[in-house]
Amino acid sequence: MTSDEYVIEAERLRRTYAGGFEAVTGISFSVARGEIFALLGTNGAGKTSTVELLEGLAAPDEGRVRVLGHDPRRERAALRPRIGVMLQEGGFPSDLTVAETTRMWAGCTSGARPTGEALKLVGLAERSGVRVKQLSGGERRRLDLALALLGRPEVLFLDEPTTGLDAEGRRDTWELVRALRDCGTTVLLTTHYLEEAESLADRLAIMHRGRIVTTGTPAEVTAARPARIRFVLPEGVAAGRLPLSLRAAAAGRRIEIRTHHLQQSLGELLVWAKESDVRLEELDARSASLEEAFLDIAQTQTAGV
Ligand SMILES: Nc1ncnc2c1ncn2[C@@H]1O[C@H](COP(=O)(O)OP(=O)(O)OP(=O)(O)O)[C@@H](O)[C@H]1O
Repeated sequence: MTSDEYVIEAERLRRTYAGGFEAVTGISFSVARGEIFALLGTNGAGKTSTVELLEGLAAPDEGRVRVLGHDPRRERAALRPRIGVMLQEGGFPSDLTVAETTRMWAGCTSGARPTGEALKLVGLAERSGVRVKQLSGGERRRLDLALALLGRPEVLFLDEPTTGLDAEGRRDTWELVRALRDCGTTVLLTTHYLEEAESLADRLAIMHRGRIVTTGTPAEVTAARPARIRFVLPEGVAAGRLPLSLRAAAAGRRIEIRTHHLQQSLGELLVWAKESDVRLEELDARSASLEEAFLDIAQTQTAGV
Protein backbone atom coordinates (compact mmCIF):
# COMPACT_ATOMS: atom_id res chain seq x y z
CA MET A 1 0.00 0.00 0.00
CA THR A 2 1.38 3.42 -0.91
CA SER A 3 1.49 6.16 1.70
CA ASP A 4 -1.27 8.21 0.02
CA GLU A 5 -3.72 5.35 0.67
CA TYR A 6 -3.29 5.90 4.38
CA VAL A 7 -5.83 8.28 5.83
CA ILE A 8 -4.07 8.57 9.17
CA GLU A 9 -0.29 8.52 9.48
CA ALA A 10 1.58 8.89 12.76
CA GLU A 11 5.37 8.83 12.69
CA ARG A 12 7.56 8.76 15.80
CA LEU A 13 5.06 10.83 17.80
CA ARG A 14 6.13 12.15 21.17
CA ARG A 15 4.06 14.07 23.67
CA THR A 16 5.43 15.40 26.92
CA TYR A 17 3.29 17.17 29.53
CA ALA A 18 4.36 20.11 31.65
CA GLY A 19 6.63 18.72 34.34
CA GLY A 20 8.42 16.51 31.83
CA PHE A 21 6.17 13.43 31.89
CA GLU A 22 6.38 11.67 28.51
CA ALA A 23 2.91 10.24 27.83
CA VAL A 24 3.59 9.23 24.19
CA THR A 25 7.10 8.03 23.55
CA GLY A 26 7.73 7.99 19.81
CA ILE A 27 4.96 5.84 18.33
CA SER A 28 4.25 5.15 14.65
CA PHE A 29 1.22 3.62 12.97
CA SER A 30 -1.02 4.19 9.97
CA VAL A 31 -4.68 3.61 9.18
CA ALA A 32 -5.91 2.85 5.65
CA ARG A 33 -9.07 4.31 4.12
CA GLY A 34 -12.20 2.46 5.18
CA GLU A 35 -10.49 0.68 8.05
CA ILE A 36 -11.58 0.45 11.70
CA PHE A 37 -8.45 0.81 13.82
CA ALA A 38 -8.59 0.38 17.61
CA LEU A 39 -6.14 1.78 20.13
CA LEU A 40 -6.16 -0.36 23.25
CA GLY A 41 -4.22 0.02 26.44
CA THR A 42 -4.13 -0.03 30.18
CA ASN A 43 -5.31 3.08 32.06
CA GLY A 44 -2.92 5.93 31.42
CA ALA A 45 -1.26 4.11 28.50
CA GLY A 46 -1.44 7.26 26.37
CA LYS A 47 -4.44 6.56 24.10
CA THR A 48 -6.24 9.87 24.64
CA SER A 49 -2.94 11.76 24.49
CA THR A 50 -2.34 10.15 21.09
CA VAL A 51 -5.85 10.70 19.72
CA GLU A 52 -5.65 14.39 20.68
CA LEU A 53 -2.57 14.69 18.47
CA LEU A 54 -4.44 13.10 15.56
CA GLU A 55 -7.42 15.40 16.08
CA GLY A 56 -5.18 18.46 16.16
CA LEU A 57 -6.17 19.36 19.72
CA ALA A 58 -2.51 19.31 20.69
CA ALA A 59 0.80 19.44 18.84
CA PRO A 60 3.38 16.67 19.17
CA ASP A 61 6.72 17.61 20.72
CA GLU A 62 8.33 15.47 18.07
CA GLY A 63 7.21 13.46 15.07
CA ARG A 64 4.72 13.94 12.27
CA VAL A 65 0.95 13.46 11.98
CA ARG A 66 -1.08 13.51 8.79
CA VAL A 67 -4.83 13.05 8.53
CA LEU A 68 -6.18 12.97 4.95
CA GLY A 69 -2.78 14.37 3.99
CA HIS A 70 -3.11 17.41 6.26
CA ASP A 71 -1.33 18.50 9.40
CA PRO A 72 -4.29 18.37 11.82
CA ARG A 73 -3.08 21.34 13.85
CA ARG A 74 -1.77 23.74 11.22
CA GLU A 75 -4.37 22.87 8.58
CA ARG A 76 -7.29 22.52 10.94
CA ALA A 77 -9.62 24.67 8.82
CA ALA A 78 -9.20 22.38 5.79
CA LEU A 79 -9.54 19.23 7.83
CA ARG A 80 -12.32 20.12 10.27
CA PRO A 81 -15.24 19.63 7.82
CA ARG A 82 -13.94 16.18 6.87
CA ILE A 83 -13.51 14.66 10.32
CA GLY A 84 -15.91 13.77 13.12
CA VAL A 85 -14.76 13.75 16.72
CA MET A 86 -16.46 12.07 19.65
CA LEU A 87 -14.67 13.07 22.82
CA GLN A 88 -14.88 11.24 26.15
CA GLU A 89 -17.03 14.06 27.55
CA GLY A 90 -19.17 16.04 25.12
CA GLY A 91 -19.67 18.89 27.60
CA PHE A 92 -22.67 20.60 25.98
CA PRO A 93 -25.21 22.76 27.85
CA SER A 94 -27.39 20.39 29.84
CA ASP A 95 -30.50 22.61 29.82
CA LEU A 96 -31.00 22.26 26.06
CA THR A 97 -33.02 19.40 24.65
CA VAL A 98 -31.53 16.71 22.45
CA ALA A 99 -33.05 18.31 19.33
CA GLU A 100 -31.86 21.83 20.30
CA THR A 101 -28.34 20.56 20.97
CA THR A 102 -28.22 18.75 17.64
CA ARG A 103 -29.56 21.80 15.76
CA MET A 104 -27.03 24.07 17.48
CA TRP A 105 -24.23 21.71 16.47
CA ALA A 106 -25.56 21.38 12.92
CA GLY A 107 -25.46 25.19 12.66
CA CYS A 108 -21.69 25.03 13.14
CA THR A 109 -21.21 22.11 10.74
CA SER A 110 -20.87 22.61 6.99
CA GLY A 111 -22.98 20.25 4.88
CA ALA A 112 -24.64 18.78 7.98
CA ARG A 113 -27.01 15.87 7.49
CA PRO A 114 -30.59 16.49 8.74
CA THR A 115 -30.56 16.45 12.55
CA GLY A 116 -33.43 13.93 12.68
CA GLU A 117 -31.38 11.55 10.53
CA ALA A 118 -28.36 11.80 12.86
CA LEU A 119 -30.55 11.12 15.92
CA LYS A 120 -32.22 8.19 14.18
CA LEU A 121 -28.85 6.66 13.31
CA VAL A 122 -27.97 6.45 17.02
CA GLY A 123 -31.46 5.47 18.19
CA LEU A 124 -32.25 8.79 19.90
CA ALA A 125 -35.07 10.03 17.65
CA GLU A 126 -37.66 9.26 20.32
CA ARG A 127 -35.73 11.32 22.88
CA SER A 128 -35.52 14.57 20.85
CA GLY A 129 -37.58 16.60 23.31
CA VAL A 130 -35.71 15.46 26.44
CA ARG A 131 -33.23 17.79 28.15
CA VAL A 132 -29.62 16.62 27.97
CA LYS A 133 -29.35 16.61 31.77
CA GLN A 134 -32.19 14.08 31.89
CA LEU A 135 -30.47 11.61 29.57
CA SER A 136 -28.83 8.47 30.95
CA GLY A 137 -25.06 8.14 30.63
CA GLY A 138 -25.47 5.76 27.69
CA GLU A 139 -27.89 8.12 25.92
CA ARG A 140 -25.40 10.96 26.32
CA ARG A 141 -22.75 8.82 24.64
CA ARG A 142 -25.16 8.25 21.78
CA LEU A 143 -25.82 11.98 21.51
CA ASP A 144 -22.03 12.54 21.38
CA LEU A 145 -21.92 10.07 18.50
CA ALA A 146 -24.84 11.72 16.67
CA LEU A 147 -23.01 15.07 16.82
CA ALA A 148 -19.80 13.49 15.51
CA LEU A 149 -21.77 12.06 12.57
CA LEU A 150 -23.54 15.30 11.61
CA GLY A 151 -20.96 16.38 9.02
CA ARG A 152 -20.84 12.95 7.25
CA PRO A 153 -17.17 12.67 8.18
CA GLU A 154 -14.62 10.77 6.10
CA VAL A 155 -12.66 10.07 9.27
CA LEU A 156 -14.31 9.42 12.61
CA PHE A 157 -12.46 9.56 15.94
CA LEU A 158 -14.28 7.75 18.71
CA ASP A 159 -12.85 7.97 22.23
CA GLU A 160 -14.40 5.13 24.25
CA PRO A 161 -17.66 5.26 22.27
CA THR A 162 -19.56 2.62 24.20
CA THR A 163 -18.57 3.40 27.78
CA GLY A 164 -21.76 3.45 29.85
CA LEU A 165 -23.89 1.73 27.20
CA ASP A 166 -25.80 -1.44 28.05
CA ALA A 167 -25.17 -4.61 26.03
CA GLU A 168 -27.86 -3.81 23.47
CA GLY A 169 -26.72 -0.18 23.03
CA ARG A 170 -23.16 -1.39 22.59
CA ARG A 171 -24.14 -3.86 19.89
CA ASP A 172 -26.24 -1.20 18.11
CA THR A 173 -23.24 1.13 18.12
CA TRP A 174 -20.99 -1.63 16.73
CA GLU A 175 -23.45 -2.23 13.93
CA LEU A 176 -23.58 1.49 13.15
CA VAL A 177 -19.78 1.79 13.14
CA ARG A 178 -19.51 -1.23 10.82
CA ALA A 179 -22.15 0.25 8.50
CA LEU A 180 -20.21 3.55 8.40
CA ARG A 181 -17.00 1.65 7.63
CA ASP A 182 -18.77 -0.27 4.87
CA CYS A 183 -19.71 3.08 3.31
CA GLY A 184 -16.03 4.09 3.29
CA THR A 185 -15.64 5.95 6.61
CA THR A 186 -12.29 5.45 8.31
CA VAL A 187 -12.69 4.96 12.06
CA LEU A 188 -10.12 5.30 14.81
CA LEU A 189 -11.43 4.30 18.21
CA THR A 190 -10.10 3.83 21.69
CA THR A 191 -11.74 1.32 23.94
CA HIS A 192 -11.37 -0.53 27.21
CA TYR A 193 -13.56 -3.36 25.98
CA LEU A 194 -11.44 -6.05 24.40
CA GLU A 195 -14.52 -7.78 23.06
CA GLU A 196 -15.32 -4.52 21.25
CA ALA A 197 -11.90 -4.39 19.61
CA GLU A 198 -12.01 -8.10 18.77
CA SER A 199 -15.40 -7.78 17.15
CA LEU A 200 -15.03 -4.39 15.45
CA ALA A 201 -11.44 -3.63 14.61
CA ASP A 202 -9.82 -4.53 11.30
CA ARG A 203 -6.49 -3.76 12.95
CA LEU A 204 -5.47 -2.65 16.41
CA ALA A 205 -2.52 -1.46 18.46
CA ILE A 206 -2.02 -2.17 22.13
CA MET A 207 -0.34 0.68 24.03
CA HIS A 208 1.41 0.46 27.36
CA ARG A 209 3.19 3.33 29.09
CA GLY A 210 3.29 5.51 26.00
CA ARG A 211 4.53 2.81 23.63
CA ILE A 212 2.85 0.52 21.11
CA VAL A 213 3.76 -2.96 22.29
CA THR A 214 1.93 -4.92 19.63
CA THR A 215 -0.09 -4.24 16.50
CA GLY A 216 -1.89 -6.23 13.81
CA THR A 217 -5.28 -7.74 13.07
CA PRO A 218 -7.05 -9.19 16.13
CA ALA A 219 -6.21 -12.67 14.75
CA GLU A 220 -2.52 -11.79 14.36
CA VAL A 221 -2.29 -10.36 17.86
CA THR A 222 -3.86 -13.44 19.43
CA ALA A 223 -2.03 -15.92 17.19
CA ALA A 224 1.27 -14.92 18.78
CA ARG A 225 -0.06 -16.03 22.19
CA PRO A 226 -0.30 -19.64 23.33
CA ALA A 227 -3.57 -21.53 23.28
CA ARG A 228 -4.52 -23.43 26.40
CA ILE A 229 -5.90 -26.84 27.23
CA ARG A 230 -7.48 -27.42 30.63
CA PHE A 231 -8.80 -30.58 32.22
CA VAL A 232 -9.11 -32.40 35.53
CA LEU A 233 -7.39 -35.76 36.02
CA PRO A 234 -9.34 -38.50 37.78
CA GLU A 235 -8.39 -39.30 41.34
CA GLY A 236 -5.40 -41.59 41.57
CA VAL A 237 -3.83 -40.42 38.27
CA ALA A 238 -0.75 -38.29 38.96
CA ALA A 239 0.09 -35.33 36.68
CA GLY A 240 3.59 -36.87 36.36
CA ARG A 241 2.11 -39.59 34.14
CA LEU A 242 1.37 -37.06 31.36
CA PRO A 243 3.77 -37.28 28.37
CA LEU A 244 6.79 -35.01 28.73
CA SER A 245 5.94 -33.19 25.51
CA LEU A 246 2.86 -31.79 27.24
CA ARG A 247 4.51 -29.44 29.68
CA ALA A 248 1.74 -28.84 32.12
CA ALA A 249 1.06 -26.52 35.02
CA ALA A 250 -0.71 -28.60 37.61
CA ALA A 251 -2.67 -27.45 40.63
CA GLY A 252 -3.61 -30.74 42.25
CA ARG A 253 -5.69 -32.62 39.70
CA ARG A 254 -6.40 -29.49 37.65
CA ILE A 255 -4.04 -29.28 34.68
CA GLU A 256 -3.35 -26.41 32.32
CA ILE A 257 -1.24 -26.87 29.20
CA ARG A 258 -0.13 -23.78 27.23
CA THR A 259 0.82 -24.51 23.64
CA HIS A 260 1.56 -22.83 20.33
CA HIS A 261 0.50 -26.03 18.53
CA LEU A 262 -3.04 -26.60 19.74
CA GLN A 263 -4.03 -29.34 17.30
CA GLN A 264 -0.83 -31.34 17.83
CA SER A 265 -0.88 -31.03 21.64
CA LEU A 266 -4.55 -31.88 21.87
CA GLY A 267 -4.01 -34.89 19.60
CA GLU A 268 -1.16 -36.15 21.79
CA LEU A 269 -3.23 -35.66 24.91
CA LEU A 270 -6.22 -37.56 23.54
CA VAL A 271 -4.04 -40.43 22.32
CA TRP A 272 -2.36 -40.62 25.73
CA ALA A 273 -5.74 -40.55 27.51
CA LYS A 274 -7.12 -43.33 25.32
CA GLU A 275 -4.04 -45.53 25.60
CA SER A 276 -3.83 -44.97 29.35
CA ASP A 277 -7.58 -45.43 29.77
CA VAL A 278 -7.81 -42.06 31.55
CA ARG A 279 -11.00 -40.02 31.44
CA LEU A 280 -10.23 -36.28 31.16
CA GLU A 281 -12.88 -34.35 33.06
CA GLU A 282 -13.98 -30.79 32.17
CA LEU A 283 -11.80 -30.87 29.06
CA ASP A 284 -11.59 -27.42 27.48
CA ALA A 285 -9.26 -26.36 24.64
CA ARG A 286 -9.23 -22.86 23.17
CA SER A 287 -7.10 -20.36 21.26
CA ALA A 288 -5.98 -17.24 23.13
CA SER A 289 -8.60 -14.49 23.24
CA LEU A 290 -7.67 -10.86 22.79
CA GLU A 291 -8.35 -10.42 26.50
CA GLU A 292 -5.75 -13.06 27.38
CA ALA A 293 -3.27 -11.54 24.92
CA PHE A 294 -3.88 -8.11 26.46
CA LEU A 295 -3.47 -9.28 30.07
CA ASP A 296 -0.36 -11.22 29.12
CA ILE A 297 1.16 -8.16 27.46
CA ALA A 298 0.22 -5.83 30.33
CA GLN A 299 1.67 -8.21 32.94
CA THR A 300 4.83 -8.95 30.98
CA GLN A 301 5.50 -5.28 30.31
CA THR A 302 4.75 -4.24 33.88
CA ALA A 303 7.13 -6.88 35.18
CA GLY A 304 9.74 -5.38 32.84
CA VAL A 305 10.27 -8.73 31.07
N1 LIG B 1 -2.64 17.37 31.21
C1 LIG B 1 -1.83 16.44 31.69
N2 LIG B 1 -0.76 16.76 32.44
C2 LIG B 1 0.08 15.80 32.91
N3 LIG B 1 -0.08 14.46 32.70
C3 LIG B 1 -1.12 14.11 31.98
C4 LIG B 1 -2.07 15.05 31.44
N4 LIG B 1 -3.01 14.36 30.74
C5 LIG B 1 -2.68 13.05 30.84
N5 LIG B 1 -1.56 12.89 31.58
C6 LIG B 1 -0.89 11.62 31.90
O1 LIG B 1 -0.48 11.02 30.69
C7 LIG B 1 -0.64 9.62 30.77
C8 LIG B 1 -1.49 9.15 29.59
O2 LIG B 1 -2.82 9.63 29.76
P1 LIG B 1 -3.96 9.35 28.69
O3 LIG B 1 -5.20 10.02 29.18
O4 LIG B 1 -3.45 9.66 27.35
O5 LIG B 1 -4.10 7.76 28.82
P2 LIG B 1 -5.25 6.80 28.32
O6 LIG B 1 -4.55 5.63 27.73
O7 LIG B 1 -6.22 7.54 27.47
O8 LIG B 1 -5.91 6.40 29.71
P3 LIG B 1 -7.41 5.96 30.10
O9 LIG B 1 -7.58 4.60 29.49
O10 LIG B 1 -7.33 5.90 31.57
O11 LIG B 1 -8.36 6.99 29.55
C9 LIG B 1 -1.26 9.33 32.12
O12 LIG B 1 -0.22 8.91 33.00
C10 LIG B 1 -1.84 10.65 32.55
O13 LIG B 1 -1.83 10.78 33.95
